[in-house]
Amino acid sequence: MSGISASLTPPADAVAAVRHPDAPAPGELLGAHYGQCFGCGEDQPHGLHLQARAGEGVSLTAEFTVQPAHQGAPGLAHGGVLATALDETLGSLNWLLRTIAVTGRLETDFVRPVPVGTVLYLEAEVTAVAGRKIYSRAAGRIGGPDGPVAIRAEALFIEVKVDHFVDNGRPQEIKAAMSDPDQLRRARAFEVNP
Ligand SMILES: CCCCCCCCCCCC(=O)SCCNC(=O)CCNC(=O)[C@H](O)C(C)(C)COP(=O)(O)OP(=O)(O)OC[C@H]1O[C@@H](n2cnc3c(N)ncnc32)[C@H](O)[C@@H]1OP(=O)(O)O
Repeated sequence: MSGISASLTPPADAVAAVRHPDAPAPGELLGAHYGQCFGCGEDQPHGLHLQARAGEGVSLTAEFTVQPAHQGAPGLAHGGVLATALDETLGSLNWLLRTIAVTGRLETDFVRPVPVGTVLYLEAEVTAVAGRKIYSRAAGRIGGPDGPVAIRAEALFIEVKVDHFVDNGRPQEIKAAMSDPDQLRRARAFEVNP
């Protein structure tokens, strides 16, 4: 049985999420939001290299292949790695809203074990928005869109300003990111009403 906590239930005044007019078209790859990101970064050798693709409305799909470095038990994916895949997938939804947001709460159900070598196919959608709070859910299936569900999550993301990262990140990485034209381009893609 899945018991979702009260803070993941949208309040009565929550509204439907609105896809940003400049969001990538359905089917388009979103690309990494930061090259060194453990979830999606193409320059992060230890990461998941998860790739997300825009869906209809405020939804998306994503894939990642479980590598030997992602093991917990022999031959099986570590639960924390699977939670990371859900977190990254859910976080990517904010790209479609053009909103910068961080995970406040993430509740995960682990439904079946995920062997190394599995292509995990994830689907996610924003279910509601209330002020700075973005409610979303995701599921991960083994092998493809028709595979059995292995993991599920519900989450609450909180909108933040870009200063959240500048003020809290280690200075050397912030400095490097701010002097990288590719990173600035990615950050600008998130900016709404700058
Ligand atoms: C450049 C592009 C890069 C883009 C980069 C994108 C990176 C994505 C990476 C993947 C996603 C991640 O892993 S992000 C990394 C993991 N997450 C984090 O590090 C976040 C750490 N936490 C924080 O910094 C903070 O707690 C915040 C920002 C989440 C919230 O602090 P705050 O801004 O002061 O907000 P606060 O007033 O407390 O709360 C606002 C509302 O949200 C609710 N709320 C806040 N936290 C929670 C919570 N944990 N559970 C339930 N509800 C919560 C409050 O009750 C309140 O509701 P009400 O009173 O209004 O009703």
